[in-house]
Amino acid sequence: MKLNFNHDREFDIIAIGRACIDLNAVEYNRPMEETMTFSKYVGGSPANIAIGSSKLGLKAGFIGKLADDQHGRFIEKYMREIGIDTTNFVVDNEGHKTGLAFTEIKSPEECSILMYRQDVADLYLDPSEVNEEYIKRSKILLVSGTALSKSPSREAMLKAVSLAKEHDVKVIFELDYRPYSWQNPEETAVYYSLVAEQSDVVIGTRDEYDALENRTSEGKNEDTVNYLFKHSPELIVIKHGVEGSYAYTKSGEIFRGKAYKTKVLKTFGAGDSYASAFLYALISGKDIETALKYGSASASIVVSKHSSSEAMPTVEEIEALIEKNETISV
Ligand SMILES: Nc1ncnc2c1ncn2[C@@H]1O[C@H](COP(=O)(O)OP(=O)(O)O)[C@@H](O)[C@H]1O
Ligand SMILES: O=C(O)C[C@@H](O)[C@H](O)C(=O)COP(=O)(O)O
Repeated sequence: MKLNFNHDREFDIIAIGRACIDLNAVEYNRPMEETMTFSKYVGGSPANIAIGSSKLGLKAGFIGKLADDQHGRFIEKYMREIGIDTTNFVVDNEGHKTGLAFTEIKSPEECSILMYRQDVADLYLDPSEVNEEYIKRSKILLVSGTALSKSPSREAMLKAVSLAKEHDVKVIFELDYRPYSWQNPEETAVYYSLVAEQSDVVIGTRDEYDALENRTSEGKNEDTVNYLFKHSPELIVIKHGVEGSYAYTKSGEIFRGKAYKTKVLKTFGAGDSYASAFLYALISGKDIETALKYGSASASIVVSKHSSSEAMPTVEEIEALIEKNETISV
């Protein structure tokens, strides 16, 4: 099965949600308490996905709210210079700050993120700042789950989803679940299921689908797809870390993508690089099995590097890794 996009659209992908700062530990293999220096990168899951898409040659745009400060200006400039259309960034004029993510790399298996996200500008995106004319110029609207965690950003997302549906723009929902952004699991499940049920494609880890279904123990992929296929989704991707990922189609096909062997430096960034290359492949007309390979190869490259955004690979790097065919059998 292949996904059909509106090929007359100027943008391949418009992402909506947060564009923030990652501060990644320079001295790794040690706890944060002992880390003295950090490198600055653009971060935030949807921004990373837009950057990854742009590096792969897609025409990407972004809708979001930036702080009126040095970090906000750094983010806008970085994204613009990488080729992303930044005209639909709104600058906050109420003193809200840029979200920061400090990353700790204790070992390749033990990484964590310390987020500073109190009163961050991105969650103040207002529905009135979501432009219908802009959304209808794209093949895809990429919605990040964290942007649903608070109003007014939550309503801005719901408006964007409804405009996308009205104008035949495919809605891709990246669950991007960050527990600390939410009041409680019931709230998450309400908004996650609301948007997932309206999306064309849903991408997330098994844990994230458990949050969507408000489960306390691990659910079964079969139950998840049976539920979501009663609604709009035509393609559901469920990721299982190093064990790889599965894609399910509404017509009943199941595909497995295996992870590629690599020298892992840190595990974060995998999901965003996976999403950008998976979507690149689908937009380029490749079949789902091939798209899983692109996503997995891209993730494998990014986990071997220091950042999530700057490290996003080129098509050539991804294809070279797929060609080597050194997958992980778990
Ligand atoms: N240690 C690893 N080595 C190689 N590839 C990996 C590794 N961990 C994850 N990946 C790849 O990244 C994809 C996404 O990772 P996962 O951890 O499931 O998502 P997320 O980063 O969103 O939590 C996986 O499906 C796999 O292809
Ligand atoms: O999404 C964020 O706000 C932080 C990211 O920029 C960070 O690089 C990260 O956590 C990415 O992880 P992923 O979700 O595993 O791709």
